[in-house]
Amino acid sequence: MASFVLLESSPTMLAPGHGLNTRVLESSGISPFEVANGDDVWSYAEANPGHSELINEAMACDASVTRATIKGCPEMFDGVEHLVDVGGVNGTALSLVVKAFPWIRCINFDLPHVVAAAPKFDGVENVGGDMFMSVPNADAAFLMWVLHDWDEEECIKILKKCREAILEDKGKVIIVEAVVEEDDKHEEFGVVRLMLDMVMMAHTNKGKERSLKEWSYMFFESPDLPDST
Ligand SMILES: C[S@@+](CC[C@H](N)C(=O)[O-])C[C@H]1O[C@@H](n2cnc3c(N)ncnc32)[C@H](O)[C@@H]1O
Repeated sequence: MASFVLLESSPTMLAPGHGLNTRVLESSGISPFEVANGDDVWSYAEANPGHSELINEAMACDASVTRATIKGCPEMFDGVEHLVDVGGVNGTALSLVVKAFPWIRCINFDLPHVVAAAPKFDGVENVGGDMFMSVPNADAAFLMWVLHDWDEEECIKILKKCREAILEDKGKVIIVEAVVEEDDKHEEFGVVRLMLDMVMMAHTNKGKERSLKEWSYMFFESPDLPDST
């Protein structure tokens, strides 16, 4: 958790909070992060290795979510022998998957500057690239806390690339994300989900946390989806 606190309390990440009002009032499409720091969050990280390291360490420290996913939904990995983690940062999540399911061969896929700084975990191959261009082939693609950084059109582009990458007959795309609801403030973790939504508002161009209705629309009804999705 310390890495997460260090990231979120850094001047780079705190400054966009002061621009939240313009994002809400104007809906300009440019993130408060870009207004405050002159570039979008991922390009800024590429140009500032110290900040990139802070992000990578903060992301790695949410390993408890990966552990909970493995423990709570082990059946998700049934039949999977080759898995690609899209936006997998430094491979920490996959190192836990390999520990739980040692027969799965894993690819940690992220931007080139991110995987260049990734450690080597047994059973995990690091591959750099752009998920909007292509995703390495595997039986299944894993996306955790990635789609919430993007708007619906961008999410669908990423999902189409995942679909192209996985096995035609038994491939799957495993998505781990928060699901917000309108009355979330009354639920135990509701406030946390709403807070995450504000973080997305401050740090990404059009990213957001989504309700079940919004996720369902994206997966099953959006006109941008290919017929077979
Ligand atoms: C919010 S982090 C998700 C981290 C990780 N999946 C987790 O749950 O801890 C999003 C990741 O997406 C990566 N990313 C952003 N744009 C990308 C792109 N075009 N292609 C591949 N990865 C990208 C970032 O570098 C970052 O590591």
